[in-house]
Amino acid sequence: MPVPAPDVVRAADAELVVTDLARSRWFWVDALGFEAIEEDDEVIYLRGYEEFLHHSLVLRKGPEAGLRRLSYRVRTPEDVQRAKDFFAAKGLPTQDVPAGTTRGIGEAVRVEDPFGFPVEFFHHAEQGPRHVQRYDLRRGAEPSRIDHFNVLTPDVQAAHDFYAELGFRTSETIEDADQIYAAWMFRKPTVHDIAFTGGAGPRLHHIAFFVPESHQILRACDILGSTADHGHIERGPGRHGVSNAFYLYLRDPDGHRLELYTSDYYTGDPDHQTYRWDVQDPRRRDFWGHDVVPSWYREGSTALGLDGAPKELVHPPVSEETVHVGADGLGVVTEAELQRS
Ligand SMILES: O=S(=O)(O)c1ccc(O)c(O)c1
Ligand SMILES: [Fe+2]
Repeated sequence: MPVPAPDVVRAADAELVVTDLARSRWFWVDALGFEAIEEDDEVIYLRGYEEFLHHSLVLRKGPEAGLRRLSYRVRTPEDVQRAKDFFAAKGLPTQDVPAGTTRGIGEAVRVEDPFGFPVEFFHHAEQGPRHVQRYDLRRGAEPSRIDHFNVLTPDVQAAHDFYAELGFRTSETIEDADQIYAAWMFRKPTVHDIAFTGGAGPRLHHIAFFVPESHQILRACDILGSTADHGHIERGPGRHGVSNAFYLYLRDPDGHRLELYTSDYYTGDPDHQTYRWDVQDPRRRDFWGHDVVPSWYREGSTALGLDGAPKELVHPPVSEETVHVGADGLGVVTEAELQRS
């Protein structure tokens, strides 16, 4: 008898380990404008202006930068137990997380998915102050809310199939006749809550935050340029092919990648069709055909296991970067060259 999947509502919270809390606070709060709703010498709880829950990102001080968890909200308290049963039935590690372990979050279950990612499911959450119309508080890029996770994993097909079992639907893919190179999957009625990028993993590729309009993205670039902190700008601004979103990728002081993201599209109808991009289409990752910088394909944040130890990397046999010539501005590079990079 298959164990029913939990009813996942959305990607809701994440926790990153950062090595210099003050420097991280400058980047995420002073420069980008995230709201620090609670903080002490060890941890900062951040949220966007449209968030209704306590927070959506936790920065925790630690000796080595890494991804501690990706957290999904589930619809009912019973779905937390369902999540535990679903993963336990597959022989995957699970951990009960007492209420308040993360401030503002009730009891949760933390698991390692089959690809080594630390994933948490929670229901109860404290409501934070309603700042959606506190325009007097908005600063920097005026981040609205958390939108999605993107992770690097060597077998995108396997990850896609597992999350489909978890009840995620597929909005878009990048593929060719031989394989799928990337997939975007959703529970909330937008393009994605989780995306899988082919590459050595388990590693976090990025966490994306929605901003109201493209001008907040341009303002983030101008702010970082003004303080000569333009080195934090990695890719963009630009228009994605996949998702149609306007985007900007930044790297925080530890190299954690975040995306500022706006104007993707609705996916909530029951017969929503998956849109499949050919890996050779130069507009798939940037609709204007701009190059994807190599670091965007190659770099990510170490995933930490439930024991807090960094997860061993597994490398893919072939990667999009070695297959595609054109928009990525990359000639065909050999895997050996990639391994050396
Ligand atoms: O670069 S892609 O167009 O594939 C893309 C689309 C949506 C995203 O959220 C993303 O990070 C990357
Ligand atoms: Fe993204």
